Amino acid sequence: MISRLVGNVSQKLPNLFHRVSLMMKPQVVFVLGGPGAGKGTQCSKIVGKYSFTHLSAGDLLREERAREGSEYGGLIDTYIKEGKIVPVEITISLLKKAMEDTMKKDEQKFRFLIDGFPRNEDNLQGWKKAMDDNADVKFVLFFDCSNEVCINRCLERGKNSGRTDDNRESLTKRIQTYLQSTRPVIDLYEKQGKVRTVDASRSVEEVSTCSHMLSLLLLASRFWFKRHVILF
Ligand SMILES: Nc1ccn([C@@H]2O[C@H](COP(=O)(O)OP(=O)(O)OP(=O)(O)O)[C@@H](O)[C@H]2O)c(=O)n1
Ligand SMILES: Nc1nc2c(ncn2[C@@H]2O[C@H](COP(=O)(O)OP(=O)(O)O)[C@@H](O)[C@H]2O)c(=O)[nH]1
Ligand SMILES: [Mg+2]
Repeated sequence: MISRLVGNVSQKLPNLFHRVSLMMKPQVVFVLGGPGAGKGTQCSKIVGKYSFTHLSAGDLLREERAREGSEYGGLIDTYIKEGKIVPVEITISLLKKAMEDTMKKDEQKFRFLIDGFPRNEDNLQGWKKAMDDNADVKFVLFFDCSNEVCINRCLERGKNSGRTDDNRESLTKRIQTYLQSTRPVIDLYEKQGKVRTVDASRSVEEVSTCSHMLSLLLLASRFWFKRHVILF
């Protein structure tokens, strides 16, 4: 009787193991701040030091706009020029795909800096719906500086960036969008105790060596991990 039972279980075990898979759960830092606050610049520096993958929502949208045959290219172009926030269904599908592609290539790349997201309530709700169960948001890295500094940096960047929105007209709208739509998202995370603020008005070097920021990221890159159990 017992040997029959053991026989049955052992026959089923390989099948069971075949159907259970362990996967690292994506660990996310959202990077927010005004246009030109230095999100992209500082993320590139962080990636060089710690084990994070940098995903910029704006870059992903610009790539999608440029992709031949994209059904959303025209819509994205209009939103970017107007400094408005693209509907989240588009942005989240690009982010999700980029995260999945990264982790498929290398399972150890499960720590992400997501720059320029969530930018408004729609972004936030879209993330909750699609990603809340699939990823952990550890904290929000907030690059804080005045609107005047932001505008001047973007105008300076606009001399070489070739970006369609680094001009005074688009910038006025982007600052407005930032104040009206993004600040409330940051305030919401602040209430949850999840915002880590960095003074972004200093030089690139000073910001990138800010010990407060570096210790947060060092901790994050060494100690965060969690495994998902996936049943097929
Ligand atoms: N979640 C996001 C992020 C970006 N964008 C669009 O992409 C533009 C550029 O975003 P980004 O590359 O993040 O610009 P930055 O100069 O880095 O910063 P910002 O507004 O903060 O412009 C935004 O104005 C917006 O039109 C969007 O719709 N939704
Ligand atoms: N003084 C200073 N300038 C910065 C800093 N980070 C970026 N910049 C400059 O500001 C411009 C905008 O930076 P970017 O990283 O594109 O900002 P983002 O719009 O927040 O992604 C760039 O031209 C940078 O040279 C910083 O920490 N200090
Ligand atoms: Mg940027």
